[in-house]
Amino acid sequence: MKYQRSSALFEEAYKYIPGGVNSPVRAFKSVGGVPVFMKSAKGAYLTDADDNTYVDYINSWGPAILGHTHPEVLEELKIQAEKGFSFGAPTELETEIAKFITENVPNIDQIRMVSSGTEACMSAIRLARGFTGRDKFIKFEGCYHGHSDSFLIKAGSGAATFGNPNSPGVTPGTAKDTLLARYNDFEQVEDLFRHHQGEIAAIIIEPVAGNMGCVLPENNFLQKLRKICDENGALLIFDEVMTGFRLAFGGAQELYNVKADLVTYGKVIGGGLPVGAFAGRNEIMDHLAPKGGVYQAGTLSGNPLAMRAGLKTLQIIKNDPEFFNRLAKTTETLDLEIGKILSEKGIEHRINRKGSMMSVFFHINAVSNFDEAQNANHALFNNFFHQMLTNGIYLPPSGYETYFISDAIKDKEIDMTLEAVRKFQYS
Ligand SMILES: Cc1ncc(COP(=O)(O)O)c(CN[C@@H](CN)CCC(=O)O)c1O
Repeated sequence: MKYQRSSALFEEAYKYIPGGVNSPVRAFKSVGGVPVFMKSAKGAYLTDADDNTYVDYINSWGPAILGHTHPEVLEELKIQAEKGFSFGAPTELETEIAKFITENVPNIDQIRMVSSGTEACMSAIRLARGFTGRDKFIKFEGCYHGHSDSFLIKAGSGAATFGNPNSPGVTPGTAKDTLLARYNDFEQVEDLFRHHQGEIAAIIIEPVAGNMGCVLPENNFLQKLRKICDENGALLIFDEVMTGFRLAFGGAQELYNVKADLVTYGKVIGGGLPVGAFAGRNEIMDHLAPKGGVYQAGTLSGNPLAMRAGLKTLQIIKNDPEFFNRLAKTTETLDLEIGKILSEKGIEHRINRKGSMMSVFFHINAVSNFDEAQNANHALFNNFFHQMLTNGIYLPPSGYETYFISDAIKDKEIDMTLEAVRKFQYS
């Protein structure tokens, strides 16, 4: 692989864009080296500025679940664009996608569209606070809900104390209302409710975590969170920005048969265009402006191009009864075959997988929370990442990310991926 053009583009970008990128993870800081600049994508493949091609396991961090530039989505997007890009007024199309989602996902009556997952999650927290009249909420270490101040918090000193800012610019005043617990540690959640009785508006969780690598809920963790929220009058918020319409059509709510009070979405529901959403039952959503007092707004919320791309993507998925089984089977094959090769090489590893989400941890122990994810061998992952890249396989450039399998990954791409793993040499 040659990267001259990407290197030159990165140098130029660095002059005008902070760190040369519009989102930090793209800069390859975690894995080192120069980020690859992409210029086109089709199906399972990306093409970079030097005309190298890659099998893509990021898929725009989830949206391209059908594969890139799906012809039917592209066709409908062209037709929609001819009608106008954005009106700043209600459109029938917004009702059509809202109806489609609320009729096909359990336990949600209304949905509000926004333009990013961050907006969706920050709005869901505000709505939960407005609905309950309480200030605090619980999040889990290693879960990412976007870059709103309340989420950029790291664990405080004691298990039951509030968090500390995890970024300059986040104030202690904000941090004090965010409580932290370890993923899969129900005792810590019980402690927090005991220490902060009557103060906790909500728990927000990635029902299958993807932002510390793929980490799954264990020992009925989600069911226990549902119960403790009911016992304490707090709302359970599932952040399904990643898992929504990826794990099942009804997302993690369907897969784990756990009803959340609010659910956030993003990524897949925009088909690759900017989108986010939050949804819930009427009793809660009716508190949202302009019907209720909880304010939330957005110039491009419900943008017709994003709605058209998202609705067509969801319709294609819905009309294919084998879609999720096929994705899960592809992911299972990758898991088992990659695992076999790494074992033959004598490389300690753990592969966590759920549906079409998976990640490889170079770790001898199971990875059930962020501490254990941090203890994995990230230097070895970085080496693995670059060798896979050189061999035409584009993995997420961090050991703290899940892979996003698309329906465009077929036997040929699996074989290419396994061939690259076989070539992996480590010292
Ligand atoms: C579960 C979950 N909730 C919320 C968000 C934030 O969504 P955005 O604001 O980036 O659209 C995300 C964003 N995911 C990252 C990938 N780890 C986006 C990639 C990036 O930050 O560039 C998410 O995974």
